[in-house]
Amino acid sequence: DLTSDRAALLSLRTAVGGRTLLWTTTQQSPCGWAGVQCDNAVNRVTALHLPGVSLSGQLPVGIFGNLTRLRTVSLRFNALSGPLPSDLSSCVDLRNLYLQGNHFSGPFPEKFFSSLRHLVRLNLAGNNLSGEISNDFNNFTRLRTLYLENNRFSGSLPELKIPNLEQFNVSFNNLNGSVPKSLQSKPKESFIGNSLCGSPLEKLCPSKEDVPPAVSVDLSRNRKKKHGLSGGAIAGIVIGSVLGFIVLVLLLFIICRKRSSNKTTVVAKLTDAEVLGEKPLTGGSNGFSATAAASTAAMTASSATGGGEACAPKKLVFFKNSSTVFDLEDLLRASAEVLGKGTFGTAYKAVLEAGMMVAVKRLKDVSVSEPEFREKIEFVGAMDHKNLVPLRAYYYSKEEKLVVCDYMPMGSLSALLHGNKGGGRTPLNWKVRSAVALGAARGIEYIHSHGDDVSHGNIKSSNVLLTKSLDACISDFGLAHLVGPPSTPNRVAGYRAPEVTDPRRVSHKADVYSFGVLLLELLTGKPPTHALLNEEGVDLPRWVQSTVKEEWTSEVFDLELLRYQDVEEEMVQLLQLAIDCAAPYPDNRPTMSEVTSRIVELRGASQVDNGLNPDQVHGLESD
Ligand SMILES: Nc1ncnc2c1ncn2[C@@H]1O[C@H](COP(=O)(O)OP(=O)(O)OP(=O)(O)O)[C@@H](O)[C@H]1O
Repeated sequence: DLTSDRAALLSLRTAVGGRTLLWTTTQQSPCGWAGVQCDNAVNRVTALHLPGVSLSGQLPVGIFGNLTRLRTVSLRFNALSGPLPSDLSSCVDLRNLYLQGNHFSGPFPEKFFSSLRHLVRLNLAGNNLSGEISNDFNNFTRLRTLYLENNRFSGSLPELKIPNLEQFNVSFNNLNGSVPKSLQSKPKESFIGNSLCGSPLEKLCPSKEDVPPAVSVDLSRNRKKKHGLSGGAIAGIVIGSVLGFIVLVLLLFIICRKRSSNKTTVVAKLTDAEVLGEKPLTGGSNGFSATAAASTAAMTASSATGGGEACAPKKLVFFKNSSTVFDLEDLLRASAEVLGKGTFGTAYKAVLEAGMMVAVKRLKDVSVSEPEFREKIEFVGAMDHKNLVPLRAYYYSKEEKLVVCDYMPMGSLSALLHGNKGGGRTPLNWKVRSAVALGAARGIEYIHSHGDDVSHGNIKSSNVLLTKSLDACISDFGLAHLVGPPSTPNRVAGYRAPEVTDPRRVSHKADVYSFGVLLLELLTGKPPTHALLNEEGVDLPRWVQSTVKEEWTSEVFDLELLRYQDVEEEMVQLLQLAIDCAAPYPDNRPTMSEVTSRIVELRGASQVDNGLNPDQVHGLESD
């Protein structure tokens, strides 16, 4: 009954921990616990969805022996090890077993094949399982999916006469022999990485009885070749080695020259300073002071040569909506710390002597001319909205281009959701997440209100920064138009709309797509570059869509969110909006103003504005 189901789940939690530790054990019924589903009619636990939640260790025997009404077990992408639990065979109703991406080892347990006769989907890929893939799989007459790739299965493949088997993969094991007839219609990729032969693989199977004579001759020739190298081969190897050596010497020469020329530039100083890293540093040895020193050098140089007539004077230029409360000298004296490296350069936090904190971005690879730079940055600097990170000033010289904006004390949404080098994840409750979604949407809507050709172009969770009161502000707006194409294009790949081929040619609709991915990230807690997605070779929107289609909507949501059952309807509505935004065809995506009104609507009239205080960021812990 439900009491023994509950006890079994608690033993699971004790044994493998992970984010099951968030379960509120004061609740008598386990049915509200994240990842646990019950069937009210029979009052039993019927599904366990705990993918990618850091479970680790062995599954002790006794857990599945009690959870006998399970139909779905999904413990994919954890760090579970040891043998597959032998009492899985008690779950005779089991339809779906997803254990891929763990460290399970050893052979299939006894009775595995005789008991689990209802299995429809079996995915054990990416473990260390061994033993043979036996004839017993034919017991699973309803099987549609059989994924066993990336394990250590050995021996030959049996004939599998399973009528509805659609998805099949045994690649990258230690299998040998020929591909049986019943599996020859499967794609070649399902078998590669083994010593298998025969169709659909290109490798023919040698057969003792009827090897045609021509083939025997070939084989013997090959064998002969192995004994010694021909003159031609020896000459090839000698020439290859000499060429390789010359290339190596040339490379070393180029690297040495580069190093010695760099030594005289400030860039070298900066690189050293950046290695010093995150600790606040004072004095001339820190990264930012080095930058500023470069700026001063540039300033001196330009005033010495009289500067260009067309160019404005080399000083910190403040935007109209900012008061001039510090100057370049103050920035020079500020203590600074590297916040991180982005596509457009390095960001620093600078603490001015008056205690004021600003973020300074040192832009690299600025590709536009000085007048164009000034015109574009002035345009961006004139923007003023509650949900945009306020720009304060900029600096332009031949050597240095700096942009100064407000420092956002709560950091980025990405750091809160996924943790960063300084700390782990911060539990964010539904109220915070939906407020962040709304704030970010309003920021983007404001940018779009400046015209059809004004888009952000780089919407992602590290560009959504939070104020002390957890208002979301969009950052990095306009920088994409100032710099050359990013040297690391993949950084935004997970957010980029499919139609965008040149990252500088962006559109409102492409921003909407990126925002959709950001919403999915907020809801699932998974970054668009999550290992689970890479393993499955899909992007976040496609993963969510396929999971929703299989009616596992609850598996999509971040476990932390599943605690708030009273807002499930709102969550599902936001999920739908996210999917609409990430539609493959730009014309099918809503506009940003439609997006904001839908978020306002789904959050309900009670939650006007953000109305949060910083303590609510820890809302989950206080529960
Ligand atoms: N104004 C700011 N206040 C606080 N942190 C900031 C500020 N601006 C940037 N950061 C943080 O500094 C780091 C580097 O930011 P940056 O914008 O340079 O790169 P990014 O967002 O990682 O990538 P990209 O350049 O593609 O936007 C990020 O972690 C970002 O969250």
